[in-house]
Amino acid sequence: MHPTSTFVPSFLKAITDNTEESFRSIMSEPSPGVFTFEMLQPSFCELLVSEVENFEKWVNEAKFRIMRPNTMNRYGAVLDDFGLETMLDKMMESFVRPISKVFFSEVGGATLDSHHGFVVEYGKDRDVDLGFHVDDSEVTLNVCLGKQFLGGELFFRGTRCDKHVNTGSQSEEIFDYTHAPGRAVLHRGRHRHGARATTSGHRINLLLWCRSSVFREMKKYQKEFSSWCGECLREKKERQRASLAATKWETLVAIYFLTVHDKRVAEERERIYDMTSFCIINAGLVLFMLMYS
Ligand SMILES: O=C(O)CCC(=O)C(=O)O
Ligand SMILES: [Fe+2]
Repeated sequence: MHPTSTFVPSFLKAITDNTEESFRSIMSEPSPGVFTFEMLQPSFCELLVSEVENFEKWVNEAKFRIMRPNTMNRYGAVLDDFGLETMLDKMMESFVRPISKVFFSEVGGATLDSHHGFVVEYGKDRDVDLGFHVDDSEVTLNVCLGKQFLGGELFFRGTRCDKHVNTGSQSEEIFDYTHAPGRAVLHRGRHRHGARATTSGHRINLLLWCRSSVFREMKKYQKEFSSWCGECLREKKERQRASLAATKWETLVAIYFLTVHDKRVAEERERIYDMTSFCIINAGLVLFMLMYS
């Protein structure tokens, strides 16, 4: 991989500067946790597409059966299987990991150490759409390679852990993204998504599912994931709200009892004062009468 012929200059500069500001300067985050930016040179996209077409031609002629990218796509190919593994490893290590370290550290973004790289293809005689799913990855890079097409939007519905994968979405989690050749989308693998029908033309996208063995090991010992699961976070906030409300009630009850108690003490004190002054006055009167009778 030759960086200057693979990546657009703005992307290369941001990677060289390697700061959050430099990444943010080339990216937009149209929905929380979904980052999009210009990434691949048009000539590199064409080269990769023609390589995939060559591979498919060879597979068809040789009547080979090849591994499809995942359980959902019937078309496309695993790039690692035809010599691109080293190139994709480099892409993950030097280009995806520095960005993920900044934006996805809570899901092992800094420790991505393996990948599954493939292309998906949609259009006539190919897949039409892709159902709602989560990826087997910590961070997913999805770059459109072309060619010309209509439709094929990615729809996102919030990030979820295993336990909450089928829960509903909050309105702020609903987001649609329209692919454009050369442009990348970077998101957590657990960010639920799917692709709408490619209604005409031919769409080819490069997918790099990046994984972190460290994160996967640590995850086994954790019970809640409020740092990245939208539903764990919602439940945590709800628990905090309920406990705050309970504390407020307890405080109010305490104040009430203290006030009533104080009032009773004051009343009792007043009664004793009254009695004492009554006795003193009466005793004085009796003494007076005795003295002058
Ligand atoms: O078609 C797309 O752009 C999405 C593909 C995808 O989500 C996947 O292969 O995991
Ligand atoms: Fe996916």
